[in-house]
Amino acid sequence: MEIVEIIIIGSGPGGLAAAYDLAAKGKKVAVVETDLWGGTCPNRGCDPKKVLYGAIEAQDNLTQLKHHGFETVPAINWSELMTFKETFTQPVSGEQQQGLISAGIQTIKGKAIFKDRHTIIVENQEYQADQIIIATGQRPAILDIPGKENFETSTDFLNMKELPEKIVFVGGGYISLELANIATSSGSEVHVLHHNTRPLKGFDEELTIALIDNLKARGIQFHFNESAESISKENDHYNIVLTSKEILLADRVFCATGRIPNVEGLNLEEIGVDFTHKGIVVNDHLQTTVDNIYALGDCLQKNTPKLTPVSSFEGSYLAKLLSGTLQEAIHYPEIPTIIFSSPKLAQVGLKEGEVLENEKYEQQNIDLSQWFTYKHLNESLVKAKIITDKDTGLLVGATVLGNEAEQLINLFTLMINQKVVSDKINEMIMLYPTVSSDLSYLY
Ligand SMILES: Cc1cc2nc3c(=O)[nH]c(=O)nc-3n(C[C@H](O)[C@H](O)[C@H](O)COP(=O)(O)OP(=O)(O)OC[C@H]3O[C@@H](n4cnc5c(N)ncnc54)[C@H](O)[C@@H]3O)c2cc1C
Ligand SMILES: NC(=O)c1ccc[n+]([C@@H]2O[C@H](COP(=O)([O-])OP(=O)(O)OC[C@H]3O[C@@H](n4cnc5c(N)ncnc54)[C@H](O)[C@@H]3O)[C@@H](O)[C@H]2O)c1
Repeated sequence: MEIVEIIIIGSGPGGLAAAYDLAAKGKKVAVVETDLWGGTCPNRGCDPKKVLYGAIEAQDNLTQLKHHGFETVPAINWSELMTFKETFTQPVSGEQQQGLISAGIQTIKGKAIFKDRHTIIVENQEYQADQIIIATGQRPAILDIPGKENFETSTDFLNMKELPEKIVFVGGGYISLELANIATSSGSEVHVLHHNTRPLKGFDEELTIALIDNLKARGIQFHFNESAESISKENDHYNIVLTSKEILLADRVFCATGRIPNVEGLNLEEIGVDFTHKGIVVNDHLQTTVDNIYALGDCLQKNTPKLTPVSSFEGSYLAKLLSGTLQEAIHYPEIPTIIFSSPKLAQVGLKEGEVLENEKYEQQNIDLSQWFTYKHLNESLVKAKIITDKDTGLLVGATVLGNEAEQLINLFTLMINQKVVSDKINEMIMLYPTVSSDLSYLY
């Protein structure tokens, strides 16, 4: 039996944030990982996706400037792009494990199973700790339909050696729209099936429709009120029967209908940790129903967005709580979110549907396409909705559709969280001409 102060199950961004911060505070920590060190984000999520997306962004910029300085737009070379992506993903697991070891954190390889509230078993070896943090993340949900074994997931997409001629994505959420855009821009024929008429339902409806229209113009074929009823393999392709009984033929079919928490197989029911199909139940201190066991990140039942910076935030919070430097309940700042497609759609704080009836707020709808920042790159689809509290003048929410949406929304996030009033913006001198210097035109 090995004994440490704190065991963390899962080495994703959440688990690692907790591990490093706790070790820095002098705690004896061990991290258990059953798969790749570093978890979803750097191995099969945000980072490889952003490497592929970087090429699409470059191509988009050139497409906008076709006949304005560029005669042609180069095609994406998928295998070269994948080789480039692998220079990022291949070293991740080894480097992440080495980083933990160098920080004095014990690394344990294998699947953790609880024996009791202080003991886990990994590969027949028992480990004991005063406190245990569950940070096991999520995995893709697979629709339970005939032929479901033919489904692939985002992980398979991000490892595709060759670009298929024809691809079907089931689901119209973050993953589907980001990967469908990468595939269509790289030359595939892409179909997206969505079971109602409102994809990206957490985002502003009007700007989502503008995004979908743009993605349609780029070649993605959307099938609304449709899902996959069955999939069968025939020779070198798949037949996908849709809800309407239409049959689509494709070389690969990806299920992107959401993700489910990794909670089964931990023996949680035996030790009294409550969970549902949505994840582990925690209180406002991220404490489970067993008082020495905590949980964080994607595996939580909570309604917080399932994003890398949210998991890391919760990891850092738990490190402060468990090292005694903080006792308060967790308090989240406004959390921004983004779809990395063409163009980007990002938002923070309140959005249109939440303020329409409320006299307290006013909303500006702005077409930014004629602003120099966008016009000099010949970018034609740039829109923003900005919501302000009438009494205080404080920004309370914003949605932006455009190539610079990430920069603008990050600035807005800072302004909302720090309660920056418009006068303060005009007291600053920013680099010109940039997205940041545009802020003074908004006020
Ligand atoms: C395709 C894709 C793109 C994404 N893009 C973005 C993005 O652009 N921006 C963003 O913010 N977020 C993005 N996300 C979400 C982001 O990856 C997750 O929110 C983040 O990784 C969650 O971190 P986590 O630590 O909670 O869990 P994870 O990163 O999932 O880590 C959990 C770890 O626990 C391990 N584990 C599970 N069970 C056990 C066990 N019993 N024993 C030991 N180890 C176990 C797993 O192997 C895994 O390594 C994306 C996700 C996907 C799939
Ligand atoms: N840029 C980012 O930050 C980013 C990128 C990718 C993933 N993520 C994270 O990963 C999570 C999972 O992404 P996701 O795209 O798998 O889930 P999601 O919940 O965003 O989207 C799934 C979509 O599939 C639809 N759907 C469900 N069942 C269906 C069916 N039977 N047929 C057709 N459509 C169906 C849902 O209505 C939903 O719109 C996200 O919620 C997010 O937290 C974040």
